[in-house]
Amino acid sequence: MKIIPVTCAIILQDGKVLLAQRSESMDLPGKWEFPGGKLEEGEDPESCLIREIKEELAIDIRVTATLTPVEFDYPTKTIRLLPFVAQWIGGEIDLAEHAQYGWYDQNQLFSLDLAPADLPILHELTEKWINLV
Ligand SMILES: Nc1nc2c([nH]c(=O)n2[C@H]2C[C@H](O)[C@@H](COP(=O)(O)OP(=O)(O)OP(=O)(O)O)O2)c(=O)[nH]1
Repeated sequence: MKIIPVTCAIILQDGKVLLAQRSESMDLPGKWEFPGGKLEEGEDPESCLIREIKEELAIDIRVTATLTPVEFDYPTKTIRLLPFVAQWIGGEIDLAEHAQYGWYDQNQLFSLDLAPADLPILHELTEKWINLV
């Protein structure tokens, strides 16, 4: 099966990370995730992420680090999730697709109902939290 590359943004600010909840009209409705989206043909991952965050949250970000990609098999597809740590550099958050978003500290993260592909990213993020936040 084809592996679908998906970028996602770990946006950090004031010791917290932004997570967004997928809406009923999206895949994995109700699941929380790091916002982002699928790579388009010929697009590099960082440009994809900047585009997706602008489309979905209406803000500008700057990438500051990368974390380890995660491959995950869903029943109907396999994705390769490419995580980037990022800074919010401009604009105001205005959700285009997600149901809601929030800022969470290290202790609150694991209480969310996350997309399962994001769990390894969450573990890596909490391990490296002190250095990244
Ligand atoms: N954006 C994002 N998608 C994730 C995460 N974790 C996870 O399993 N996914 C899944 C959900 C979707 O099946 C797929 C990404 O699709 P998407 O719907 O966000 O991408 P897109 O905006 O380009 O979608 P579309 O053009 O097909 O509507 O990856 C995550 O942290 N962020």
